[in-house]
Amino acid sequence: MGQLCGRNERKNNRSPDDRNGHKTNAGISRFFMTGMGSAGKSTIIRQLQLLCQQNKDYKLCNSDWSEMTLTDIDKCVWVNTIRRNVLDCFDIFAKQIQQNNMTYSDSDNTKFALRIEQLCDEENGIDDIDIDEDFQKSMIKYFEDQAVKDLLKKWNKIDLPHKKLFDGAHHFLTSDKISEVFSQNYDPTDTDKIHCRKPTMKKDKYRFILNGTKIEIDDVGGQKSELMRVSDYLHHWSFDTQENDQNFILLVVSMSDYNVPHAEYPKYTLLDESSEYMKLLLNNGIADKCGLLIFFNKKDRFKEKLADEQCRDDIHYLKDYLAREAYQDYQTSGKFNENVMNHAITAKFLDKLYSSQKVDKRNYCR
Ligand SMILES: Nc1nc2c(ncn2[C@@H]2O[C@H](COP(=O)(O)OP(=O)(O)OP(=O)(O)O)[C@@H](O)[C@H]2O)c(=O)[nH]1
Ligand SMILES: [Mg+2]
Repeated sequence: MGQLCGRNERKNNRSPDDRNGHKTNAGISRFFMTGMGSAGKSTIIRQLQLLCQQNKDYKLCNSDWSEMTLTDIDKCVWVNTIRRNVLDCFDIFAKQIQQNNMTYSDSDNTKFALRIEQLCDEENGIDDIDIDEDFQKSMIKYFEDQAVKDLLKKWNKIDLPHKKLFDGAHHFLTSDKISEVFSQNYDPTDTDKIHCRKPTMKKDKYRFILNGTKIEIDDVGGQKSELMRVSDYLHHWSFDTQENDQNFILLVVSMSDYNVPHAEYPKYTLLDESSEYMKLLLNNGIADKCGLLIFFNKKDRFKEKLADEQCRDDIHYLKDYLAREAYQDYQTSGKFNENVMNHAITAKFLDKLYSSQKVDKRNYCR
C-alpha cells in the first residue's frame, strides 16, 4: 500500500478527541476517490470490504446505513476476469519477446505465442477459447520457456507503449497458480480478487462504518474514457452533500509510475500525468470546498524498482526532488534511504500544489 499526504480544509481540521465528541450528530465523511487508471482505488475498497469481515468495529453498509453482507459479483465473472488478466500478461510477453528479438526454445511455444496474440487482439477472442487440459498444458509449457524466464528477469523493464503489466500480476505468475486459474474447478480466493485487475466503469458508491464513523466512498474509474466524465461526477457528488457532511477528494497515486514513460509524451512519466491531473482537478470550483487527501499507493512496487539495478538510471525522473548527495549515492551504489525516496515523490505533488496556489499553511504531509 502506501502513505498519505493531505491538504486540510479549515472546517475539517479537528482533533481525534473532537471527532469522538461529535459522533452522535456528526455527518458523513464523504470521499470522492479518483486518480489515474490502475492506481489501486478499487483495491482499497476490496481491502476495506475484507476488513469488514474480520473486524467487528468495521461494517459494510447499505444506502440506509444498515449493515449488509458482501454480495459478491458472480464467481464466473471473477474467473473470466482473472483468466483474462493472465492471458493479457502472456500477450505482453509474446509482444515484448518479439520486440526484443528473443527466440523461444521450443517451436510449439512460438506457435502458442501467435495464438495468444491473435486471441487477445480479437474483441471476444478470449471468450471463444476452449479451456481444456491441452490449453492448460500449453500455457505452462509457454510460461516455462527460457525466453519467458529471461524476460521475467527484466520484469520492471517490460515496456510496451499501450499495454502495461498490472501490478498484481506477480501473484498469478507461477506455474502452480496458472494451472489453478485454468483448471475446471477454479474458485478465486479473496487474495486472488485483491490482486486481480478489473477496471472500474463509471463510478461505484460504497458505505462503511469504521469505529463508529460513517464513511462514504465514490470509487471513480480512472481509464481515459472515464476521466473525461470526472467533472460531471464531481458536480453530482457535491450536489448530494447534506448538512454536517465533510467532503474530501481522495487522490490515489501509484508511486510505481515514477519511471513509466507516458505513451504519447515519453519525456514525461505516468507520475507526471497524475500530478497534472491533480492540478486540473483542483481548478474545479468544487474542489475549493473539499479537503484533499493524497494516498501514495504501491509503495512496495516503488521500493522493488528502486532496488532493481536495471531501473537505476530512471532516478533522473526524480532528480529535481532529491538532494544532490542522495541522488549521486543512489546512482553510483544503488543504496537509498526509503523515506528520502518517498519524500521525493510527495515533493513532486506538493510542488504542483504550491505552484497552483492550492495550498494553505495548514497542510500536513505524512
Ligand atoms: N503491488 C501492488 N499492487 C497493487 C497495489 N494496489 C493495487 N495494486 C494492483 O494494481 C492493479 C490495479 O488496481 P485497481 O484497484 O484495479 O486500480 P484502479 O485505480 O481501481 O483502476 P481503475 O478502476 O481503472 O481506475 C490490481 O492488479 C491491484 O492488485 C499495491 O499497493 N501494490
Ligand atoms: Mg477501479
